[in-house]
Amino acid sequence: SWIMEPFYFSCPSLQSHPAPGLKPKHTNVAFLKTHKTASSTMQNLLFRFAERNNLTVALPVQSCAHQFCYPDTFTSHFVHPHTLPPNIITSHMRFNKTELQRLMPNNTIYITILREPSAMFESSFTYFYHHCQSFMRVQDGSLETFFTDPWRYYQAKEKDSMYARNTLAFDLGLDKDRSGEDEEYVQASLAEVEKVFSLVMIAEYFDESLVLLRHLLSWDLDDILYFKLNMRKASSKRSLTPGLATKIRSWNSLDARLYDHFNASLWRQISALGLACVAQEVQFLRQAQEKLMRSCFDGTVPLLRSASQIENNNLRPWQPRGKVDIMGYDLPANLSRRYSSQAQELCFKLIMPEVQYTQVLLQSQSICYQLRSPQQSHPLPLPIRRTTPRHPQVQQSQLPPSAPGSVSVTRFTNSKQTAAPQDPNVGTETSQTQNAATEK
Ligand SMILES: Nc1ncnc2c1ncn2[C@@H]1O[C@H](COP(=O)(O)OS(=O)(=O)O)[C@@H](OP(=O)(O)O)[C@H]1O
Repeated sequence: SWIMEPFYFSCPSLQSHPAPGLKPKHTNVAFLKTHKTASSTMQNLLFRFAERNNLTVALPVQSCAHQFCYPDTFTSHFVHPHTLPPNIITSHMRFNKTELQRLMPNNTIYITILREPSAMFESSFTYFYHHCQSFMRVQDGSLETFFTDPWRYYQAKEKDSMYARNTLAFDLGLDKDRSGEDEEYVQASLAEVEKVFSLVMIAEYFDESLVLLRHLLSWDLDDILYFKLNMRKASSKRSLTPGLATKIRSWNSLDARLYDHFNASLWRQISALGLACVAQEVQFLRQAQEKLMRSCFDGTVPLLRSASQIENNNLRPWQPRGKVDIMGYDLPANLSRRYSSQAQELCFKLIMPEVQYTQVLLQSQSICYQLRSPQQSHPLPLPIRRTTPRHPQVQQSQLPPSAPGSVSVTRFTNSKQTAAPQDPNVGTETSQTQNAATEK
C-alpha cells in the first residue's frame, strides 16, 4: 500500500452507498470518456483497477484504433471479441445507451465527466486545430477570430464538427446543434443523463469527484490514486478574457447547461456526504499521491517532459499536429535497481498514455483469451480491416513480445530507442494523412 497510514478514516455512510470496505468493491463500470475533460487520467485509473482485479476491459477492434470508431455512435460491433464479456468500458465513444446496456452486465454503474465549457473549448481548439475543418478555416488560428463569427467557420454537417460545438453533449449522444435555450430539449436531456449516470464527475473538482466515486463503488483510497495525464505545456495554453469565456459558453450553450446542472448536483452529493469529510478524504488522497510520486520519481518532482524529450516510446503521449505540446513523464533510469517488478509496473502504468496502454491491454487480454480458447490459432487479434497505425509513434513493432502471463514492465522500461528520439510529429506521409482523417 502507498497510503501513509492505514486509511481508517471514512466519511459516514450514506444510505445509498454504504461506507467503502463494508461491501465488496463494485467492478462493473462504464465510464463515458468525454473529450478534454481529464478523461485520460480517469481512463488510466480504470485500466489499472481492471488489471489489479483481473477484470476484462472492453476495447475497440483495431479498425477503430484506440477509440470506439468515434464519432460514429457506439455499437457493440466496435468491441474487440477478445475483450468480451466486459466488466469495464472506458475508451472514447459517442454514447449509445441501448447498445451499452446490451453489452455490459446489468449491474453496471455508469459514470462520466464534464469540464467547464470555456476551458474545455480552449483546450479542444488548440488540440484539434489541425483535425477539425471548422478550426482550420480560421487562418490566424486564434479563438478570437473564430468568435468574431463562428457561423462563418462552423459547418454542422462535417464529420469532425463535434469538436467545434457542444462536444460534451455530442459525446453524451445528444444533438450538438440544439441550443441551451431550448428548454424542453435541455430538460429532457438532463433527465436522461441523470437517469443513466450515477455520477457525473467534474474536472475542476476531480479529487472531490473521485471521493464520491470511491463511495459509490466501495473502492479503497489506493484505487483512486492517479498522476495527471495528457496535460498541455503551459506555453500551449492561453488565458481567456471574461468576454471571450462568455462567448464560448454561449456558443456551447447546451454544454454550459449540462455543466452548470451537474456541477450543482456534484456539490449536493458532496454536501450529503459532508463537506469536511470529503475535504479530509481529498487531503488523504493528495498525501498518498505525493508519496507515490516521490517513490516513483526518486524523491524528486516528476520528470514532466515534452513528448520529443521522452526517451521511452511507451511513455510518449500522442501529439496533435501544430504547435501544441502534450506533456508526459519519464521514469528515472535507476528505478529497476530500487524496486520490485510489481512496484515498477505500478509506476510505469501510472504514466502510460492512452494509446500505448490500450494496446498493452488488448494484447494481454488477447493472450488470456487464447489461453481460455486454445483452439484459436492467432497469437494476436487479427484486424478486421488493416489500417496504418494511427499514431506515428506507436508502431506494431513497438508492442511487447507476446508471451503468456501478464506483460512485464521491464520490457517496457528497457524499450528506449537506440537512435535519437524521433519527433512524434514527424510521421510518414501516409500516417500523417491517416491522423488527419481519423484523429481524436
Ligand atoms: N486530474 C486532473 N484534473 C484536472 N484536469 C486534468 C487532470 N488530468 C488531466 N487534466 C487535463 O485534462 C485535459 C485532457 O483531457 P482528456 O484526457 O480528456 O483529453 S482527450 O480528449 O482524451 O484528448 C488537459 O487539459 P489542458 O491541459 O487544458 O488541455 C489536462 O491538463
